[in-house]
Amino acid sequence: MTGQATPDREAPAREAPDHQAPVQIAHLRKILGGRAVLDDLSLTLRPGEIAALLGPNGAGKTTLIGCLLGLLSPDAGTVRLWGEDASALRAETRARIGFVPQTMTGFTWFRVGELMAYLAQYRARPDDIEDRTWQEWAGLDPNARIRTLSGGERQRLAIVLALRFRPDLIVLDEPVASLDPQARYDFMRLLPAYARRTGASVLISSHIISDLQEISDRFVMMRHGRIMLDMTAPEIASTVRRLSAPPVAAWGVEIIADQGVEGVWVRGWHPALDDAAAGAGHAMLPGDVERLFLALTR
Ligand SMILES: Nc1ncnc2c1ncn2[C@@H]1O[C@H](COP(=O)(O)OP(=O)(O)OP(=O)(O)O)[C@@H](O)[C@H]1O
Repeated sequence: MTGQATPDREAPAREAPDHQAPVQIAHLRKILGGRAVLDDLSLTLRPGEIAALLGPNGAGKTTLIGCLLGLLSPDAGTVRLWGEDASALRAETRARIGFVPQTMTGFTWFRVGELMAYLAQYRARPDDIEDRTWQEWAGLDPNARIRTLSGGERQRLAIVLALRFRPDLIVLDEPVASLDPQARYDFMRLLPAYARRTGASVLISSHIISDLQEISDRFVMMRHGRIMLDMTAPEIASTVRRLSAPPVAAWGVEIIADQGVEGVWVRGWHPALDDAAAGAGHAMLPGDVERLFLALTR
């Protein structure tokens, strides 16, 4: 025996850095204005995964994204990108991230083409295919002054600026709210195609759940700074049910939202329970992302 103290037995376990995971957040806490805006939040994103970040206004989505990008420092917990601390990323790692903010401010005196050239000085060369694809989609006049662009046109520009460098991780904070229906429709097809083509991971927050339903592998639902639910689309479809009455204890399912007369949401469902539920006179509806979100965040 060396007589050395046992290292930190009482301290909460620190997750080992995962160098394959584009995002690895563990027990994140962020205090703003004297209250915990994010609380004990853990989330890991795998390569190639498209994760939808859902939450009502004020849930903490933008704050989470701020911590992810190293713009806000955690009050507790860790935020890592490919195993590196988000607040101290190497320049090469930072260059692997594309960020589309909720609103694009600044750079208003530039022309579109000038801003693209200016920002390209600080990054590797834009990827030819991505540059062409996204510029075609955006359809912006390179000579237009940014201050003269409409809100939707600025949003298109923000998307081009993030994606033309072929990032391995794309973080989008409510990117489509100001896009017209055609641009939004096309974007929602181009984005998953991009992820498939490049193997990039995507974290996208939006209030338009129907859009996200079509493209997302995973749904992360937040409320009051916490993650209420983090499941894949097939998991929701197969293991979440809305029952017309509370479940029988012996079924071993977990109640995740009780909407009274509108029903009780449970998870942990499996096909063997179908007969039992029918026998007990329970009407059952399969899990649906939008209704589940509404039930969890009411
Ligand atoms: N600098 C700040 N000081 C105090 N409170 C803040 C600050 N920034 C954000 N908050 C609060 O933190 C909470 C989460 O804000 P956040 O912008 O992360 O929410 P959100 O989920 O992105 O909302 P939305 O859908 O409306 O964009 C809100 O209640 C907000 O008022």
